[in-house]
Amino acid sequence: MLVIGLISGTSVDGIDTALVEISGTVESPQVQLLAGETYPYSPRLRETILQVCGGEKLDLEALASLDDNIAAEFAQAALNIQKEAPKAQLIGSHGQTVFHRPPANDRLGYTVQLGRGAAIAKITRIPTISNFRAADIAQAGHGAPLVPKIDAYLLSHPTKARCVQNIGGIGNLTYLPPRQRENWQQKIFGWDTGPGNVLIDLAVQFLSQGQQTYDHNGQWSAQGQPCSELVHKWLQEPYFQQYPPKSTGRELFSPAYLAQLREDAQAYCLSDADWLASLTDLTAISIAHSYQTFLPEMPAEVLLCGGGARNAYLRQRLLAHLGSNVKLLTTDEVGLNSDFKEAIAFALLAYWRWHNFPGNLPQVTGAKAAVLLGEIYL
Ligand SMILES: Nc1ncnc2c1ncn2[C@@H]1O[C@H](COP(=O)(O)OP(=O)(O)OP(=O)(O)O)[C@@H](O)[C@H]1O
Ligand SMILES: CC(=O)N[C@H]1[C@@H]2OC[C@@H](O2)[C@@H](O)[C@@H]1O[C@H](C)C(=O)O
Repeated sequence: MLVIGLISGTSVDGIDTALVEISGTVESPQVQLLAGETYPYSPRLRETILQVCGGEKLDLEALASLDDNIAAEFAQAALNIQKEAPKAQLIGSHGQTVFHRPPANDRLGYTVQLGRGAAIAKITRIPTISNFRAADIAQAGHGAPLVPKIDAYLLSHPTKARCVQNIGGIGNLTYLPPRQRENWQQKIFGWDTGPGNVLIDLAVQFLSQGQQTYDHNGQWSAQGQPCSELVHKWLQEPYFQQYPPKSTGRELFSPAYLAQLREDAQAYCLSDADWLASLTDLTAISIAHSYQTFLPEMPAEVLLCGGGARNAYLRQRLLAHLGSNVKLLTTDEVGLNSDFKEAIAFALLAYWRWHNFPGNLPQVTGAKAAVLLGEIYL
């Protein structure tokens, strides 16, 4: 089956689009990436989305327009990716997260992904599945991360324990025990580790007065020295200490949060590069701390994906904190494209929904049951 996966993540940089061929069976799928493209948002649309993510008030008329502008761009991405290729039979569209509230003791979570599937189906004339997180949230789950079940099917190893670490805007991990271990599927874990690139990106934009949006290959931060005292103070953030299941977003790791980290640094007389190195080190140590605190064992291999895998300084700090017993690779090195992994995941989640196969892992999201994910628009 030819399926298109679409997602714009928490970096809000554009629409990751994957055209994949899914063969095999529902419980043993084989996935081949035929084409992958990122279609950047226009600067104006990106700015509006970031303002909404930042809590800016929007009346319902403006919300409706934004929802349909995003849907139109997602539909166009789906049309573009198959210009040279045969027509896809199904689209799985994650949409654009603009709000995410994890569940609390006495209330369900709430999450909003814009770019309504009905409009994408109408424009493309291809059945579209969207709103993947809602059913898990209705089961008292976080609705995130959803990728761990995909990782289990595509990236688990017969004899080695692996972690898959996405470093997007937000970071998330999947822990995969060796497949030969008894009941290995029940021992899979996953959660959001905290900031991926979000704090680094916000800091680079602040320091460059909007001229740069990210620290290319980590070159700027590599010129500085992390301030260990500050990084350890920042690591006391309650989210890093919170026991999984857990999920987070730009609501917590926001421009206001970064402003506080800027203020904290004033007492240490750091250069811009030192502050950036400290934020990069915080990102790395928060990931490693998460492993060391919450996993049953350290993995033999960590497979990186997402744009942060290209940040050489971040990788170096991550390796330093994980320890030399852990081998750091990218998912590309084991055969899965690291830039389009999330888009591929939503193609496969759509395929599973189409075949009535549950997509969530309750032990990861905290949901009361495994459920079918996504709403189908024919
Ligand atoms: N060459 C590079 N050097 C350093 N950082 C990079 C590089 N390329 C991409 N990035 C970082 O990766 C980010 C984009 O990553 P990605 O597309 O994986 O995020 P996302 O999918 O939007 O987020 P999420 O996974 O949280 O939904 C950019 O904002 C930038 O910070
Ligand atoms: C609410 C939301 O959009 N969460 C994203 C975000 O980006 C990374 C991390 O936080 C992850 O939990 C999730 O996305 C991936 C695709 C997931 O659900 O697995």
